[in-house]
Amino acid sequence: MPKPFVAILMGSDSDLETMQHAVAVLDKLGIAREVNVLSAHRTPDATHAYVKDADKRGCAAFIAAAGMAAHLAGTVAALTLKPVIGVPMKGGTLDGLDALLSTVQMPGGIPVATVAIGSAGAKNAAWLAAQMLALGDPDLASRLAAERRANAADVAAKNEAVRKKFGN
Ligand SMILES: Nc1c(C(=O)O)ncn1[C@@H]1O[C@H](COP(=O)(O)O)[C@@H](O)[C@H]1O
Repeated sequence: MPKPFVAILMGSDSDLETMQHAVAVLDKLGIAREVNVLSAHRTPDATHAYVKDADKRGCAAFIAAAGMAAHLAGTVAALTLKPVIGVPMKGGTLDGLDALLSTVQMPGGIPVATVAIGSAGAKNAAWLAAQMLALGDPDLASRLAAERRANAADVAAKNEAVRKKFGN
């Protein structure tokens, strides 16, 4: 069995700064990943070849990021039965709203799990991919549970500080 990994694709290297946030989350969790610049519009044959090959090599989930006329995630979803998470990139005249709608409005039967625009979405795409992998990986599930506990402790500490400040 090949080791499962997450494939991160982005339509342009101009998306890389934002998508580094997804890479950072996967790395923190010790999840194997590949990162590629591939465009449904500019490099359609290479996109097709990569998705088919990654699928065979044990890719467990794809994260596809694109801005403006964002067709990359939908194209990837058309080529695989693995889950595809779409990340709309900020930018262009409409600042990401165009990418959000292009990514989320998929025809029935070819879903793209679409997250928020920009770096918040990039991070959540990685967390969501991690949760998908955790379905078959109890160790990873424990690491995710520990992250949730750490988040809760962090918020509780902040709440304590706010309560102190307002004397309640
Ligand atoms: N939407 C797509 C696709 C695609 O959907 O295949 N390929 C590139 N792009 C997007 O075009 C924007 C501008 O790209 P450039 O910065 O290279 O001009 C990027 O956000 C990219 O994701």
